[in-house]
Amino acid sequence: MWESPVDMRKQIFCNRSLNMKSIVAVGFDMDYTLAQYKPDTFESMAYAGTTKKLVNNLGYPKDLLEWKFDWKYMVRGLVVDKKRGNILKMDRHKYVKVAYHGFQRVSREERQATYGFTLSRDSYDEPDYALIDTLFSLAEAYLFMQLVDFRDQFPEKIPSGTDYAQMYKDVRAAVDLCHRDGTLKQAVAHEPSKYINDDKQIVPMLKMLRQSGRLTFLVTNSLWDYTHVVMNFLCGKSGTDGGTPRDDEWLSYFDVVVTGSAKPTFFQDGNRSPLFEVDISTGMLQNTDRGTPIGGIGLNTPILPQRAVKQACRVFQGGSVAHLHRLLSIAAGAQVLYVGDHIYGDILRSKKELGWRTMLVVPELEFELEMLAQTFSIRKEVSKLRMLRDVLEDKLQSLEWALRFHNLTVDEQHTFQEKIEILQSERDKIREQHRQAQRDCHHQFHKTWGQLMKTGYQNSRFSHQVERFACLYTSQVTNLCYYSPDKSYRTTEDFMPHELEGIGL
Ligand SMILES: Nc1nc2c(ncn2[C@@H]2O[C@H](COP(=O)(O)O)[C@@H](O)[C@H]2O)c(=O)[nH]1
Ligand SMILES: [Mg+2]
Repeated sequence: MWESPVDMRKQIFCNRSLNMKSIVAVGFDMDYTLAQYKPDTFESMAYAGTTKKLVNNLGYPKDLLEWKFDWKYMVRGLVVDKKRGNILKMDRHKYVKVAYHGFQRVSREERQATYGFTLSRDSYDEPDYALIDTLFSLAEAYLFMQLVDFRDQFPEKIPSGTDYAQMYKDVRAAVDLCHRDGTLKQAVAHEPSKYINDDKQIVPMLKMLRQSGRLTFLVTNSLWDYTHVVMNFLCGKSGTDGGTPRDDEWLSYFDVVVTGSAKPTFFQDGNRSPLFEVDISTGMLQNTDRGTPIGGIGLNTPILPQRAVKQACRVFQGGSVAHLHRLLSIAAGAQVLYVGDHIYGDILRSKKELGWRTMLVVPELEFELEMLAQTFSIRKEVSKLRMLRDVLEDKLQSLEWALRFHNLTVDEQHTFQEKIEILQSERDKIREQHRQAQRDCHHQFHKTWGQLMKTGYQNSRFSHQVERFACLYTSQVTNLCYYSPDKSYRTTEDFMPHELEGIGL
């Protein structure tokens, strides 16, 4: 039975109410959703593969091969300023609150001059900026910042004519190649347990959803051969490494599997990508017409839809969401819940364009929740200091106004001036205490970037996106096991600032 209350770190949080009873099909992304990669091994391997390609293929010096990767340094939600070689953390209004050039902190004055006091507001999007919005991007952001520092120190060692933006392009191209040429996937296939967390609850979770009558599907950008490796590791009998033969048992937990889906284009209206059926015994692709197999020339290929015959999971490559809806007989987008890790690739388009309900997996949330509990008193203190600072500022401004515009006697002017000076020094003291306490608090979450979901005391750009696009969010996909598959998830009450007055929040 399901425990209540659920351990805080395993809870599913709700931005938009969702009654699971109206969900007909539950879909999953694979990489970083069902398969949680171990950043210390997987991202380190991506980092090493990328540096090798920069040296061997793109003319960067051998020094790079000596560099080390700190996999804890970068966090999701940061934005790379490709032209300036900076990395930024911003709040939900897109105000840049923390900036680093390489690994050097940019001073407040410089940050405001560059990003604050400009005539037009920047959107901080591609092509000049890159969002670090998946855990796959942490290594490339780190390497880019190392290159920025290196170029500043030894410009002669960088291939001539390479500015920061070109360096970013080179890093991106090298990372991309690592994902495509087998650098990463062959190593994972050889020893999945070294790179992927073994989550024993995935199978029970899928079984529970299917028992509840839900259809289940997988839509991943990974191709069939790799998907088969990873899913075998996560759901197979063996659950082990390389040498163990793979079997098809994991497919029995899904109705449809779409590999090589090319999300987010997969979700786009009018996407005409052809759908191929994967012959799982050979990995060969077979043409289909909206999921119905098409007979090859001169071959005796069955042309009846396989679903007409009692058929277990079918595996496809490519296609579009229209194909998926047809295969699952989905009548309305709101009948689908899709669980993914990538705000842009998995969540934003599927929700905006199709009305799918969404759940975002945020593994960082577990630590964030632990820290929220640990920093409870310091956060209360920060909030008290902020209120006190605001009260002092109001008093001060009122006295300053009076001194300038009221007809005061000379004695009164003296008294007001004295009061102002006392208040000013008190306000400065409190302001500094507030800044320091806030800094200390953030520092406990992450020594460079602070709390993932906050920038200063405002929601960070990342948490703002989570709030806007994910109906539900949670630390691990298998947290679904802790709730009934018929649960009605409800949001907490909304509060406008005026409603918070007087209730001590
Ligand atoms: N060619 C590239 N592939 C990439 C890159 N970053 C990640 N990936 C691959 O995408 C899929 C993600 O699958 P999903 O299950 O989350 O949809 C996986 O195969 C990654 O290796 C990249 O920069 N270039
Ligand atoms: Mg993913």
